[in-house]
Amino acid sequence: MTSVQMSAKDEMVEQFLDYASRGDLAKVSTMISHSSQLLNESGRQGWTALMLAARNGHFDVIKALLLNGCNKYLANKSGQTAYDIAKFWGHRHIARFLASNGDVTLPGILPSNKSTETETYFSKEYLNRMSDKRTDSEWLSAKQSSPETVFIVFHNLDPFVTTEPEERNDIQPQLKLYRFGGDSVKEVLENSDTVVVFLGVEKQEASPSSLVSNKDGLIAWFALNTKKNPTESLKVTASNSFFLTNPMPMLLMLNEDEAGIVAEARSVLAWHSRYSFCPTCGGKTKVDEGGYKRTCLTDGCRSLQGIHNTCYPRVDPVVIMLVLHPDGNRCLLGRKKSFPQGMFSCLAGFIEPGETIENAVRREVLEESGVTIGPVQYVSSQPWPMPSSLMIGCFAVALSTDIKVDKNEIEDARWFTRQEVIDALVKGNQAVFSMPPRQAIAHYLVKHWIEDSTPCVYDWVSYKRLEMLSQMNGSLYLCPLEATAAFQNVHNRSHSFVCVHASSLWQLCAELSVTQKELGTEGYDCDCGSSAFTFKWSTTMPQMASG
Ligand SMILES: NC(=O)c1ccc[n+]([C@@H]2O[C@H](COP(=O)([O-])OP(=O)(O)OC[C@H]3O[C@@H](n4cnc5c(N)ncnc54)[C@H](O)[C@@H]3O)[C@@H](O)[C@H]2O)c1
Ligand SMILES: [Mg+2]
Ligand SMILES: [Mg+2]
Ligand SMILES: [Mg+2]
Ligand SMILES: [Zn+2]
Repeated sequence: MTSVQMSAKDEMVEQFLDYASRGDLAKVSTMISHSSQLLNESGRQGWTALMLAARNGHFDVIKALLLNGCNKYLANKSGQTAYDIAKFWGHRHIARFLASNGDVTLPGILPSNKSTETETYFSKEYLNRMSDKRTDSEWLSAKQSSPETVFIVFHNLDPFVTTEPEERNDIQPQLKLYRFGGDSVKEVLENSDTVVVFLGVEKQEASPSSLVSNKDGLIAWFALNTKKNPTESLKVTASNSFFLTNPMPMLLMLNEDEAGIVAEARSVLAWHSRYSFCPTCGGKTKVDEGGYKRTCLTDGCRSLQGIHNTCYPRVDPVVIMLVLHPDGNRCLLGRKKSFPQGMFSCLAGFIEPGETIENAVRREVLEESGVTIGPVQYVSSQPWPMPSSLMIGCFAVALSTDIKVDKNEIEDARWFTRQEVIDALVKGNQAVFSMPPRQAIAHYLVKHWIEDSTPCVYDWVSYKRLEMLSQMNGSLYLCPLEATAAFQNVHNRSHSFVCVHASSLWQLCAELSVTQKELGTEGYDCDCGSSAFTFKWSTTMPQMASG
């Protein structure tokens, strides 16, 4: 090929990219019809026509390019695909289109590489509920007298806990459920006022030896609740142990595994304490099925014919939503009078009978803030055992932006910018408002939204490389919240920090062939609750720079 031919082709590519970038659908279509090879050509920094159209929000050009067979998986020199670019620049409808059209399994407004499984506080399943055993009274009573069985005790729904300082002295002492053996709760079990609930068995692989023996090797857990304070009849050996009054916020101090156990136990026990009489006839009831049923004792009661939901524990579904501004860069948060000063949270409300999750989101947002909602996307859920809610966390995209607050329900609602939200998550009381604690799903939703979007192009490359590195290593964990904040600082040229959790620091050092000292790390309490290290980011770091 001569240099004249080269430049003629280059010129044509340049022209094509320019039309795509400016959104000139007619010119783009004409050029494709003459030379379909243009579709995947790239110019400076590896940008294709699709990427440029995605950058500038030209939906019709994108549709035409894809219809003609353009490859949407190509990445530019920064590793961004057209999807990444559309999302980054806030063209969510285009990102959604690029994600949904074809075989990419990206849900509309969810992050591309994250699983949608719940990771919220109170949601961890430490026990296998083994609901089939609830009707096996022989098995249940054998488990109740087995020496391995664990009992946790509540008094008026407050769990009995103990404080145990962690071995690592950089972490605050945590509250732990006090695990009683059968002998220590004998008297409490004999008390007729005590409600007993079978929670499940510890999750484990059944070992061959336990299968051979008569015993199944399963460690069962039961929860007890009493109205009268049972402290005197309990055998307690630990010195610092007590009933944990004031569930909010004290229950948020348990470790994640135990929070999940308390979510189950407290909800079922709260149901027993509220539904001691038959809701159908007002008669007396008895506890059945390992504490998962109350059966009416009145002959002929309608609740005894067929299956009635009045006999089983109740759950109240609540929608809680992060409302996103149509520009993609702000979110709507509100505050109730009862909130601590300066705190704003996601809007929330009970689902009403005969309502879908999506319609409840639209109705509650409209009622409380006057904002109309278009697409709704489920993100994650959280059991909230005060007493028995199921928080259903969603993203909701606003169609209107004027706010009209319903003063009966909330005190204030405002649009907050991405930067204000990052400040609230990272800087605490130096920010313009404060967030609910990390254990609340409102916090999780907001963090999820922030993590999903890196704030500036300058940092994109570094972030992508670190992300790639963390994916290559599987368990290497770079906290995205910290990374987001750190890259803001890079952008502001103040300093450049990268944060890794303590548990994965050694892996990072191995990857870079440096010692921790050479990295110059500093200990840090990450906002996500982990202890972490920061170090100065340097583009000369060998393996990262080669990405
Ligand atoms: N609003 C928030 O910012 C927020 C944030 C996090 C968690 N939550 C929790 O979400 C739940 C629901 O939020 P909300 O209070 O804003 O709901 P909401 O907006 O539906 O308003 C609450 C009112 O709904 C009525 N209601 C209807 N069904 C109810 C039921 N099953 N139980 C109790 N009241 C019922 C009551 O009159 C109550 O005062 C609450 O438990 C709250 O603690 C709220
Ligand atoms: Mg409401
Ligand atoms: Mg509400
Ligand atoms: Mg409501
Ligand atoms: Zn009845």
